[in-house]
Parts: sequence; structure tokens; C-alpha cells
Amino acid sequence: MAAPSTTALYGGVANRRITIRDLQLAKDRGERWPMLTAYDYSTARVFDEAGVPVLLVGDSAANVVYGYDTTVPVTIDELLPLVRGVVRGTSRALVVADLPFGSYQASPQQALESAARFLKEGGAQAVKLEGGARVAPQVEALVGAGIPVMAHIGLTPQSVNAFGGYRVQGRGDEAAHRLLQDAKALQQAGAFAVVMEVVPSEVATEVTRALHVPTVGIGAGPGCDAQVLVWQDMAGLRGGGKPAKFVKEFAAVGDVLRDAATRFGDEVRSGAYPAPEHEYS
Ligand SMILES: Nc1nc(=O)c2c([nH]1)NC[C@@H]1CN(c3ccc(C(=O)N[C@@H](CCC(=O)O)C(=O)O)cc3)CN21
Ligand SMILES: CC(C)C(=O)C(=O)O
Ligand SMILES: [Mg+2]
Repeated sequence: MAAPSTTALYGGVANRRITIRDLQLAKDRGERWPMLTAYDYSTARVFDEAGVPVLLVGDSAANVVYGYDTTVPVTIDELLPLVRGVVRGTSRALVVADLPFGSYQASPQQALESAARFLKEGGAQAVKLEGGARVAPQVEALVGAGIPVMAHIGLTPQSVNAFGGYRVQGRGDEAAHRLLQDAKALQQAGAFAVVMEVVPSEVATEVTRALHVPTVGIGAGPGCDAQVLVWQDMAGLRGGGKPAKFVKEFAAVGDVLRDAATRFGDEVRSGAYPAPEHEYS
């Protein structure tokens, strides 16, 4: 097993879970950190062992776990069991649960009821929700109730039907200014971090400098405090189609798995597996 590349986030720290305070101190020290999605016990264990300090049970499970076209249809009841698995698979990573579409927009009370389920029934340590200043009341209610909140602005996939597709957000002076105002409003409401998805690098850098809480980029350039990717994108387990421009495949897990499944099939068909060492007498 490759040794985990320990960052100062973990430096000298005993085996305990990362807290939102650790993430704030990392920004204050100018340290970048990684975040990955996770949707089950086995992969969460691997990412926890690798020293990834934050794992997100994303509503992207809609796409990569359940096979929906967008994140719009996925429900709390579909995401909760995934959160439970990820929490059981981790001892050090902070686990963030994505609030799905329709579970928080109606009111701060609805947001509180939804987020409480992810903490009480799922065991998550924080939640994430999409939107700008309009959801600041939700963020304030959750933070006031003791629930850490990660905000998410820019390309917010739950609004795909309003955007009319997946497009760069925050382009142009007016849109860039609105993004900055949204980020400040969410920080003011108490968000402990702000995800920025598919925005011009220059804009993301400006927002990162303007905020005291960490920014987490996905397609937002190198100026953010942290970076997040969907793990299947990061590891090269693609469901087909061309990956987004921001994706870097750090492995070819899809090829490795296909090869393993093919060889298993070949050996079953030939009788080579199971061999004597796999048998009981
Ligand atoms: N596997 C996976 N990875 C993700 O990053 C992801 C999901 N699923 N599901 C939920 C959302 C949807 N996301 C998306 C989906 C499409 C683009 C996309 O088509 N991007 C274009 C940008 C087009 C432009 O230039 O405006 C690209 O080519 O990168 C980006 C993010 C990010 N999220
Ligand atoms: C890509 C991240 C930010 C996300 O929201 C998700 O995976 O659902
Ligand atoms: Mg999401």
C-alpha cells in the first residue's frame, strides 16, 4: 500500500476526525487540501486511509450510483444509506452530506428537518447545499442549530433546468460581482466553506482572497483553497461520454475492473478457477 501523503492538516495529530476548525486553520496557514466524493463503505475506507480529509456524499450519486440523467430526482431516502456506509468506513475524514434538490429550498425549517436526518440517521458531520444569497436564511438556521454547512455556488447542477444546461457561471463583470456577493453572504450566514463549480479561474481566485473561510474548487482553477472531484472521474471509472474539461483521471480503474471481470469470466469458463487452493475438503 502506498504511504498516505500526510499534510499538515494531520501533522502530529492523533487518530481523530478532521473538524471544520482544522480546515479553517489550514486556510490560515495557506495549505491546500483535497476533497473527494464517496458513496459506500469500501471506497470511503480507501480514501480515509489515503489521507483525504473531507469526503462528500454528493447528490452526484444520482448519476454515478443510481444512473439518473441529472441530480434532480435523487431523494434523501436514497442518499441516507450511502452516508451511513461512508461514515462507517471512515475514522479521520470529515463526512459532508449533500442536501438533495427539494429538501431545503422551501424554508429554513425544511432545511433543518432534512439536515438533521443526515446527522441523526446518517452520522454525517456537516451538510452541503446549493445556491447563493437566496439560501443564506437556510444556512443561518442550520448553523444556528449547530449544523456545519458547506455552501455551493457557480454551476449548481440542481438548477440545470433553470440554466438550460451545464455552462460556465460567473463570466463577465456583472456575473462575477454577483458570485462574489453570494459568497460573502453565505460566509456571513456562517458557512464553513464555499464550493465553486465551473467558474473562471480569475473570479474564483478573487472570491478566495475575499473570503476568510476556505473555497473548494471544481473547475474553478488553482486559486482555490481546496479541490474536489467526483471519485469516479478522479479514478477513471467513466460511465461513457466525454469527461468535463476540469476532470483529470489519476488512474484507469474502469479498465482495471473490466479486465478483472473478463479474466474471472474466462477462468470460470475454462475451469481454471477455482483452483485447489480455493477449495475446502
Ligand atoms: N461524474 C460526475 N462528475 C461531476 O463532476 C458531476 C456529476 N457527475 N454529476 C453532477 C454534477 C454535474 N456536473 C457537471 C456536468 C457537466 C459539466 C459540463 O458539461 N461542463 C462543460 C462546460 C461547458 C462550458 O464550457 O460552459 C465542460 O466541457 O467542461 C460540468 C459539470 C458536475 N457534477
Ligand atoms: C461535485 C460535488 C461538489 C458535488 O456537489 C457532488 O458530487 O454532488
Ligand atoms: Mg452535489
